[in-house]
Amino acid sequence: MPRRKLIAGNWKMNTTRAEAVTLAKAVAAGVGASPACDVAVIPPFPWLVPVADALAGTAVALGAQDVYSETKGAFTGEVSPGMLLEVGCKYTLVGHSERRHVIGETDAATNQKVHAALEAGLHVILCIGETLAERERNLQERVFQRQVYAACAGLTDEQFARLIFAYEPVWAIGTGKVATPELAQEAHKNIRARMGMLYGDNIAAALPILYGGSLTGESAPGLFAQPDIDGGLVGGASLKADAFLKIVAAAG
Ligand SMILES: O=C[C@H](O)COP(=O)(O)O
Repeated sequence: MPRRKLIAGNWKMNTTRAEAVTLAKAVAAGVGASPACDVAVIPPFPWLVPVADALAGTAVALGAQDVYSETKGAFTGEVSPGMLLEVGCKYTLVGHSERRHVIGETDAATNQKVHAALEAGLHVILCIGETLAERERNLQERVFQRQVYAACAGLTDEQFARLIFAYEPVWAIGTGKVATPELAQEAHKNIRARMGMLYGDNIAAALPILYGGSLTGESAPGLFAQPDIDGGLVGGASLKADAFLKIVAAAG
């Protein structure tokens, strides 16, 4: 069965409440009732509820930028998977490079979050990708292996089937240096092959792998034409409805 593309807009720590609601409404209006791909927006935590209200009855899903690995308790500042579900999230990001490289999140913490989120019923967008220094030393394949093996450790086949991967080369995030379609395709193919070794070819063939890193309406068509690229995780270009909708159109 062909994989359905997903375009997810990660707003990161941007927008006021009013801007978030306006942006969500504009995306939903542009996407229409039955888009040719899945579409999600991922606002900052405080805007999840107003954005959920703005998206009610539309084809655009809601996601969270992070999640904690416990269900409740004395974890000041954290948000549980159940809380995200209760406010209407379908997706959560886990292991975004800014969590790994700015906040210092470990592979082990990523694995615990993946387990907790999947167990609660969320769809997890697991982010992986190499830094510029790792790419320059040709270490990207080792990095993919370390990140995906660690993040997926202990998952059942059924849990793995609810995962989405996002390949985001760190050197391409927010830099304007988008990966070429050929480079991204090679990385996605490699990641899918590794997953085939772990979970079997059928499960690996069904795994959606998004590309992220300076994606725009101009670069999206070439990237989305690649056989192993199943959509995009969009940062900067998701903050303007027109720019984001161009990327959505390229996935149709
Ligand atoms: O989550 C999104 C990615 O980090 C990509 O961000 P960007 O499109 O601003 O490069």
